[in-house]
Amino acid sequence: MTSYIKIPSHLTPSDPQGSELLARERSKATFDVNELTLALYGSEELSRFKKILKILESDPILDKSNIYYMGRTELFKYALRKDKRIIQLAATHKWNVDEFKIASRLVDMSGPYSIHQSMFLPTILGQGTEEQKRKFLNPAIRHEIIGCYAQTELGHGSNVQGLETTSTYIPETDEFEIHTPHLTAAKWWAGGLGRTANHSVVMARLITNGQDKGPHPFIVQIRDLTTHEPLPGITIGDIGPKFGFNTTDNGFMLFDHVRIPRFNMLSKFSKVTKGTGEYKNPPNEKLSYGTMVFVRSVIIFNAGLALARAATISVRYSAVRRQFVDKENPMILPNGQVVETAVLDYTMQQYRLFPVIAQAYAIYFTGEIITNLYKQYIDQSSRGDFSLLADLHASTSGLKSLTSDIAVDSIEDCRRSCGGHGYSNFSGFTRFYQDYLPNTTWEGDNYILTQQTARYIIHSKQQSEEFSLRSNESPTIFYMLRYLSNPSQKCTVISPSDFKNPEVQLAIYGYRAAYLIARAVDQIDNHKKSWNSMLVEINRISRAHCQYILVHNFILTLQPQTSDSMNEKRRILHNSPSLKTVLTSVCNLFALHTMEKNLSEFLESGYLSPKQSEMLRVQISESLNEIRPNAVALVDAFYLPDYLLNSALGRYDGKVYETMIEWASKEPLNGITLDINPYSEKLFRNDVKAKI
Ligand SMILES: CCCCCCCC/C=C\CCCCCCCCCCCCCC(=O)SCCNC(=O)CCNC(=O)[C@H](O)C(C)(C)COP(=O)(O)OP(=O)(O)OC[C@H]1O[C@@H](n2cnc3c(N)ncnc32)[C@H](O)[C@@H]1OP(=O)(O)O
Ligand SMILES: Cc1cc2nc3c(=O)[nH]c(=O)nc-3n(C[C@H](O)[C@H](O)[C@H](O)COP(=O)(O)OP(=O)(O)OC[C@H]3O[C@@H](n4cnc5c(N)ncnc54)[C@H](O)[C@@H]3O)c2cc1C
Repeated sequence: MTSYIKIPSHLTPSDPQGSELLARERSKATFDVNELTLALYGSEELSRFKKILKILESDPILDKSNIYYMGRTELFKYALRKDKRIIQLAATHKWNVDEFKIASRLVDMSGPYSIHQSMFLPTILGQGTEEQKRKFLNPAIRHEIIGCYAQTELGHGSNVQGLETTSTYIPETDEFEIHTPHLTAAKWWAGGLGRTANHSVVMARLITNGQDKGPHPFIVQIRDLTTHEPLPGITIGDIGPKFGFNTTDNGFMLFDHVRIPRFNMLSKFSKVTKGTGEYKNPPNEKLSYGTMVFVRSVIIFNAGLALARAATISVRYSAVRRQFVDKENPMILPNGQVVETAVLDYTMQQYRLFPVIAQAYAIYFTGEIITNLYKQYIDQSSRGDFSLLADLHASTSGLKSLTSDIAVDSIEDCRRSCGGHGYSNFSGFTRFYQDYLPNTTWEGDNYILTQQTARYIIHSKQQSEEFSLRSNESPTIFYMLRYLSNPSQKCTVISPSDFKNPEVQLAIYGYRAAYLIARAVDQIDNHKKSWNSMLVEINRISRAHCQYILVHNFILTLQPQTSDSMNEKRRILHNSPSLKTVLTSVCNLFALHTMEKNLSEFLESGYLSPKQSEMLRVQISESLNEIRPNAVALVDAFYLPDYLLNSALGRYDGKVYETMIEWASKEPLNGITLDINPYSEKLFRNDVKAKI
């Protein structure tokens, strides 16, 4: 890349150098970073990760050095090139799906093919018959056809039952006719639709024999495979500039009585019979919503990675950035020189950043558990057993909502913790934050999804017989019986360190969730409160329940397990006392900081007293002290390479200032000739001049 300004090469940052500061931090760690990285990823995934990183870093098409200076059209073209390149590399190196996912994660840019991979393929895989998979899935895996997922409409997104696009069965020709009856039925937002896709999953109301069977998925070819023009009867366009996600062409689409073969209705679960139009019900009505459950589970896992990334940038930068001299405890170099204090040493900065490290670990572990639960569901459902679905839907909905909310808030907190440089694109936060933001909206708006979780729990509580039955089976609501059976219990904490006891933490979280649930049920059942009037409480229930799950899963991960049930990752963790010690501090911080942020609910239930809440704060401060020497090592353990971070502030080597000035010198604005004379007319075109 061209440098437009020559920077005098003899200048270096004042001592101590960033690399020296980070090296000092790393030397303070009480555990082996490589060991923790292995415990997070496992040796197989880590070696794949390293192998793929090497390939991507050295590929000129996947070079990221230019992207901070690009406008939308240029960025979109770059994203298309990089999407194509990953597919070519996947073919050359024979990557499997997991390796493909690692590459996409490292290249880190949504693109025109992203929804093809994240929604189009999984929908056919999850909802298509074997014959349909042969016809659509195989060419789609080879990227011979490119698809998108068109569910949301201009007038409806959250309310899937309210979708207006129709798909009417025509027995005479054995076809469906897809139609957009109103402007509000225009498909809107589908990623990849605007300029790229030639096929789409279209969610449309199935009408057969005059009966409306509600939304179902159909495969529709939307563009000509040779000319790439929209097919007759179909109008398509890009929806225009967005808050972020501008590397993807989100599109709109209108249908004017477009015919598709009956074969194109994805029919693994429900079918329409040839000629008679008879409708065969699915074994569970909501199976056509299956892709959403899958993507929500991925969003939970991704929230952990997003937090790890934000924490890595801000913690490393805070170790390098120095402001003021802390007179009571000055930073002294080995040569005796007193220098400004690293901002990471200010307790306020620690209080802002260390909980983000803790959130990243907590959500990472729950993400793994949910991914496994999803796999278990897929396994069982392939044998016709859908019993896990209701619980999986409830927990993925609430956790998707909670974890993406946490991530969005914390990414912004981390950005702000980097001061002015956090506002520069070179921080690595700008596009990262903008592109992360829609996770709170897509795949179900976060407020709407909490209603799904709370309703499942409230129903369970209302049908108490079924509740006790379900609570034995359900991995997510078993705690409630224990606390509901004895509502006058009190928290046993008598000194701050008692808060470190996992049993105490679980009891506090469990009691608060159970209390909120019981109160809401009382309002609904005995005071006849409407659902709408209870929405704020309902949101609280889902959050309380999901916070319980996060704390519970973190504690579970750290508890000794029988060696049989342990995989390689857990074995590494459990065989290393130093890892367990540091992660226990992280787990405590997560549990206690989250408690403090929601303190009013814990106090209100009467379980925790104001005196205990004072002790809670003392213990949080103690946990921050425990984490301080390990802060940089804890983020290093996430193993997020510079190639992914693309951040001047979060570089592994700490060369923050050298990179800032080098990247600034490449700003193209520095290279253009400008006429700054306010009276010059050169700026105006002749046609404009004629009008003034
Ligand atoms: C080698 C190379 C090959 C390449 C291979 C590449 C591989 C890469 C593979 C994977 C990569 C994955 C990467 C993923 C990345 C993630 C990025 C994501 C990008 C996402 C982009 C965005 C896309 C979208 O946004 S699509 C649109 C999403 N829209 C929504 O989410 C709408 C939200 N609304 C709803 O879901 C529903 O309307 C509702 C749930 C709010 C309400 O539904 P409803 O009205 O129909 O129902 P009720 O509330 O009345 O409930 C009735 C009953 O049903 C239960 N229910 C509801 N939903 C579900 C469900 N989904 N599952 C199960 N059960 C459900 C509900 O609980 C009720 O139950 P009762 O018992 O109470 O009756
Ligand atoms: C970047 C991006 C990419 C997307 N990609 C795709 C895609 O590929 N395919 C696709 O089909 N869709 C896609 N979407 C659409 C997305 O799934 C929807 O925007 C999302 O589901 C929210 O629906 P909505 O826009 O209708 O919001 P609305 O439901 O209109 O929400 C507006 C507000 O009303 C509130 N609200 C609505 N109903 C209730 C209620 N019952 N109770 C309480 N509050 C309520 C919500 O909380 C929200 O605050 C994408 C969206 C974005 C932003």
